[in-house]
Amino acid sequence: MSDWLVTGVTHLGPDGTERRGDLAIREGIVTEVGTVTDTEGLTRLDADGLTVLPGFVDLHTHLRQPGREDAETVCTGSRAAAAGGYTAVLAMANTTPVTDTAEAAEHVLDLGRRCGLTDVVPVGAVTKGLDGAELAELGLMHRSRARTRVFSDDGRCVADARVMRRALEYVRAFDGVVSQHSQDPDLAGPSACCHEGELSGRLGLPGWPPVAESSVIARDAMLAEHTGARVHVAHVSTAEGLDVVRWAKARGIRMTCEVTPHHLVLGTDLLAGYDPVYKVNPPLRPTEHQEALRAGLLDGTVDAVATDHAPHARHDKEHAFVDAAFGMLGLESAFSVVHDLLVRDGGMSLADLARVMSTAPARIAGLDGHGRPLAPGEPANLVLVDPTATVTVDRDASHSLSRNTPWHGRTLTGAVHTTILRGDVTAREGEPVPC
Ligand SMILES: NC(=O)N[C@@H](CC(=O)O)C(=O)O
Ligand SMILES: [Zn+2]
Ligand SMILES: [Zn+2]
Repeated sequence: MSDWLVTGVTHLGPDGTERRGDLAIREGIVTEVGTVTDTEGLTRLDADGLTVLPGFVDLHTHLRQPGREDAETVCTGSRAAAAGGYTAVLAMANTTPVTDTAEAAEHVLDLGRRCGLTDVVPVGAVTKGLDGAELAELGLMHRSRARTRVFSDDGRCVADARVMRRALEYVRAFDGVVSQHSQDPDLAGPSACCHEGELSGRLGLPGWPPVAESSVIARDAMLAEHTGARVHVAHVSTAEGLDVVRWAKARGIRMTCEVTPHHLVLGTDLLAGYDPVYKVNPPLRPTEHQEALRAGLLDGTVDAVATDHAPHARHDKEHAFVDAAFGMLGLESAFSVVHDLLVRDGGMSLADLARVMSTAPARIAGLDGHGRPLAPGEPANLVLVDPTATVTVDRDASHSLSRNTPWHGRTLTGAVHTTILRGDVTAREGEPVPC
């Protein structure tokens, strides 16, 4: 562990205003902010032109280990996370085997600790084997070393209302949360891969109607009200779905939601060339939905930006559109996309970005030590970003094992420079350190 004197760094005051000063970090803890009086033993880290934010927290990452180590491992995904400014990622349970036992959750936790580049927080499955029928070992996972608090069958919807009700009753006891993949399987079947509308008809792709999302969100809102438990809506993609969340929040229901960078920015028009890199679940939506999601981000209806980083091996992705796997990479590009398209161009501030990429996701996941204000005594889980640097996304330079980024070739303004996890530098100039 190193002790750091971070000099000339821009930081955000409690009111969001930018200030410039120095920062001292000792034994993984921020000890001084603004003016540093005790510099003895500190290694200088020149941060002129950089802004410090709380390290990002991703509520929705697929790391593929165990089972699909050809697409990603906990280690390669952690490297991508560190390069993207993340100090914690929640690793989804749809691995092989599924993370549905205490042992499975501890295994993922230990793989993450062994790598050490980001805090890997296992998400527990809601149901055994993601089969939607029988509850997984929710209590045992929570009482394990993994301290699991976020549960999800992501990739599949917990469609059975009785199962969802019981899961919510269970997690309420320890203030856990169920993150729901809101997709009514009867309204949007497993092969639905295109927003249902004129385009799906023209392209001949199976359609996925917005009501398949909004109707599940509405049902879950009422179950959350009934049980008093917390529900989190994963990857909201529709204006209707977001309207239900807004209504639920106004009613005092404990519902939160996340949106992905790709649903904020990429539209259905990209599907015209049948390039499977744009195949994702839920599907890309028309412009009016992106506009609604962006408005929701600004008015606070959307709590968090989450990547839904979904690596896939070439042999699963490079197929005819209907046969290709669903999913896109996201960890390395999220900050630059959100910064370029929403902070530089869209009326969001860096303080808003810190809220949706760090503070709120850390709170939703119940993570101590992440998403904290920059203050003496707080753990040094930080990211230094360069708001003026430009990056051109190159899929072949990715630290992920997979190459399925929809941002390849785009030049974006705003880059992650240095990531710091409990005082250790985990990425420098955008490159992860060896683990
Ligand atoms: N988002 C995706 O398109 N795919 C995810 C599953 C999911 O998030 O639903 C995956 O695991 O590949
Ligand atoms: Zn999902
Ligand atoms: Zn997912």
